[in-house]
Amino acid sequence: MTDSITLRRPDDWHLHLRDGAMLTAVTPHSASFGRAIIMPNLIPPVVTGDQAAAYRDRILAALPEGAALQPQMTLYLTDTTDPADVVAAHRDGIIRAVKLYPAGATTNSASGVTDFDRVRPVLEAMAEAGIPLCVHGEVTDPTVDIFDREAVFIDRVLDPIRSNTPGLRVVMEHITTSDGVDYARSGGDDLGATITTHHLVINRNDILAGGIRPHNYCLPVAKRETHRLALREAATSVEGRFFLGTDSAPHPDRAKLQPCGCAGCFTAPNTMSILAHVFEEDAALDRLEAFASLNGAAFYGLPSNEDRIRLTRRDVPADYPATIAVGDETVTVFDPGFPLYWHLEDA
Ligand SMILES: NC(=O)N[C@@H](CC(=O)O)C(=O)O
Ligand SMILES: [Zn+2]
Ligand SMILES: [Zn+2]
Repeated sequence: MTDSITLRRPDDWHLHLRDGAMLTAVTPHSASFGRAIIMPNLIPPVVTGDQAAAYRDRILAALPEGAALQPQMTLYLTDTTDPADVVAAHRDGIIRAVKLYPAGATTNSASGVTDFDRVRPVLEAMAEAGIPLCVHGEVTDPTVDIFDREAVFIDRVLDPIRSNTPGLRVVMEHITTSDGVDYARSGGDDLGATITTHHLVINRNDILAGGIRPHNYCLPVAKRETHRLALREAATSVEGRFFLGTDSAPHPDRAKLQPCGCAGCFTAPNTMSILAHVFEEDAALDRLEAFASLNGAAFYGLPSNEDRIRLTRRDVPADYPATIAVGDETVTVFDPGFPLYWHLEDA
């Protein structure tokens, strides 16, 4: 049995680091990734190049000495985003991508896009400048069942945007369905898709069967088992269009354990151990590097990281904390439901 693997340093192409005390507490847990696309859904959101530059400085200040992480900033697209500011922030190396949240689709998305026609000039400028659009792909129409919102978004919103904006590079963020996998496969080199760690592990039973488990509640919500298996097949396929975006999304337990709890799984601390377990289970350990370290960089037109990390399979499970402290609050670390024998060596 393989008991040690090395890979090029992985990147996380979808990460929430938050701000303030939460930023200070969670950022070190992502320090051994190479690059990470930083989500802009702060309160208030990161909407201008100046705000993105200031946020990047706060992230860098929260990183431990010697950390590998290089934050890749994004702007939060709103109905009033100025195309010139987006293009200038990209040209000046401040941002790597722009994030589209349909208004009301997920955590802190109230300022998101309400009318896709209004952002057409921004999307056209992005296509022209080669700036990728990262998309939270769920419709917000209350008449659409929450388990169907990704598939309906693809038909009603994503496909029309892509047809109307030739050349726009799009990342389908955190896909959760076989519909997402199929649609990603229908595109060319201009279409990619991130897959989270937790959506490779849980299905909707893990949220709802045998008692409600708020720590497994995220958006898009985990779907039925056939969809999870489609994501596993895609992630382990080596196809360049699929790559890791953990969507590690910490919330204080106080905010998750509520009659109306918020969405997000905090996977930064144990992601690489979980992924090694998942890929080993699918006899695909040799494909973990493509998913976690190569495909995303290639999509973003960046070189893969030169240095490497090592994962070692030991007899004793890795000892991850169940929670981390943020001031006098706690944030629960995602529990995959199985022991993690793959240890990430000091990286
Ligand atoms: N994924 C989540 O469930 N939550 C994310 C937002 C998002 O990525 O949609 C968050 O910011 O908490
Ligand atoms: Zn999202
Ligand atoms: Zn997210």
